[in-house]
Amino acid sequence: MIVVGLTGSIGMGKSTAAGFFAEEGIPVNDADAVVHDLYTGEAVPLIEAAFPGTTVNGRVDRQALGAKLQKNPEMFRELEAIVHPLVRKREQDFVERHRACGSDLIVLDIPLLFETGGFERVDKIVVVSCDPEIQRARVLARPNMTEEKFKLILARQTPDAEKRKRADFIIDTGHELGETRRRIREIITAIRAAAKTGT
Ligand SMILES: CC(C)(COP(=O)(O)OP(=O)(O)OC[C@H]1O[C@@H](n2cnc3c(N)ncnc32)[C@H](O)[C@@H]1O)[C@@H](O)C(=O)NCCC(=O)NCCS
Ligand SMILES: Nc1ncnc2c1ncn2[C@@H]1O[C@H](COP(=O)(O)OP(=O)(O)OP(=O)(O)O)[C@@H](O)[C@H]1O
Repeated sequence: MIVVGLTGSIGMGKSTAAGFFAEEGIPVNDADAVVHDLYTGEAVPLIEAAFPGTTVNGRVDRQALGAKLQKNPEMFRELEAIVHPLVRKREQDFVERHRACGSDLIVLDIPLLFETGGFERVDKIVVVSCDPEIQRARVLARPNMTEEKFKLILARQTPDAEKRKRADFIIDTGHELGETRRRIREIITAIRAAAKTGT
């Protein structure tokens, strides 16, 4: 089974690309979706204990937690120490489940692939990327997003240029969606062909 790691900086189009892999029939494990799930269950008591007042009615209030982190970015470390092991466990379960059922190719959508060592657990790395001005426009168009927040997140992520250098495949998302879909089909074909020839 080939394990593909899909990553990209904020707003580069990772979730969109992950959706296109899934449409091609490839099982995708979405780390962000796992975090959303954990924030309505397993992680809630741990986060309430570490960051009092950031959970409401049994779920994490992402805006409240985000605001706290924006004021105290050093707290990211504590949050990540709670969340990342739980995310990792879900990822392991996903990989094992698909290995057991004989899948030939799976995608792990991991926003922090380089930052958290995820690159060591994958066979191929796919990076979504585009012109920084397009990225910026996409991100700043999001509700509740500010220049300050954008800068803070960017500072916590491996720079796009380094991601591109370490990629086996790059998806340039600066074009229309159909082009991204076409590129993803091309990448799937190339990865399967390489697996057959053992390269
Ligand atoms: C701080 C939180 C509450 C803000 O939630 P919000 O819904 O506003 O933003 P969202 O999760 O969509 O993230 C926005 C962007 O920031 C990036 N990001 C999120 N967490 C981190 C982090 N710890 N380090 C770097 N980038 C991050 C995301 O990949 C995305 O590009 C949330 O991001 C969070 O709980 N992060 C910690 C968990 C984590 O590390 N997730 C990343 C993948 S496992
Ligand atoms: N060719 C393209 N490929 C991918 N996304 C595109 C493309 N053209 C426009 N977009 C838009 O760019 C935005 C990218 O958002 P998306 O949520 O996929 O990014 P992301 O990298 O997952 O962000 P985050 O890291 O913040 O979760 C979406 O609104 C998407 O529709």
